Amino acid sequence: MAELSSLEELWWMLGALFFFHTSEYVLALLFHGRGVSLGSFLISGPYLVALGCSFVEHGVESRYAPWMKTLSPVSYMGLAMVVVGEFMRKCAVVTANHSFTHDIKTFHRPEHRLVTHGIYRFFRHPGYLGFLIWSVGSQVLLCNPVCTVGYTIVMWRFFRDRIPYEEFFLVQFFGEEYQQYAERVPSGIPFIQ
Ligand SMILES: C[S@@+](CC[C@H](N)C(=O)[O-])C[C@H]1O[C@@H](n2cnc3c(N)ncnc32)[C@H](O)[C@@H]1O
Repeated sequence: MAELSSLEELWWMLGALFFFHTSEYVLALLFHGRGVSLGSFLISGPYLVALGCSFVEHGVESRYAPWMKTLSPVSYMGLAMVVVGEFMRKCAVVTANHSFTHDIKTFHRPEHRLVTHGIYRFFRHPGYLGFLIWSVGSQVLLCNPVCTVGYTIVMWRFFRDRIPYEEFFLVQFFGEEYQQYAERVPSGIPFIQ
């Protein structure tokens, strides 16, 4: 297997970022039409800060500890995580179709149906699980130990707070049917019921 240089890791990262954000927006346009906002690129202030940290870490370590950036098996593992996470995320978006919105809906729209088939048979939050694997994988790809740990903690805490909020409304919309679904299918995010 060819060795990945620190520059090649960066190029892979930029490619992964471009594909992820563009495809999120394009799929939102496809399923929800022209009313979709630029927010569907999923680029926020805190996200840019996190991204900045990862590039700073990569730059500093490339400069002062270049050996850390030539761990090709680690980079390839990160790349595999990025591909798996992306695939899982897009499976969720396509399966949930009109029911998948980037914001959490607090009112029941007529086209919003409960989705329990496809990848939702295995996880209640496959889109979040895919995003978690993708984002942590991006840091493994860059061989960034600090950001790998940081991203894992920040993302996990984000989903720990977001999932109960989202599910509160899903129970309002779908009642008993959602409760039974939640009892038999795990969230998908480790240590979150
Ligand atoms: C960003 S999407 C995330 C969906 C899901 N949490 C996931 O990780 O795949 C958020 C929207 O999906 C809706 N949603 C989440 N799970 C759903 C399900 N099983 N069926 C229908 N809609 C769902 C929520 O009501 C919310 O408006």
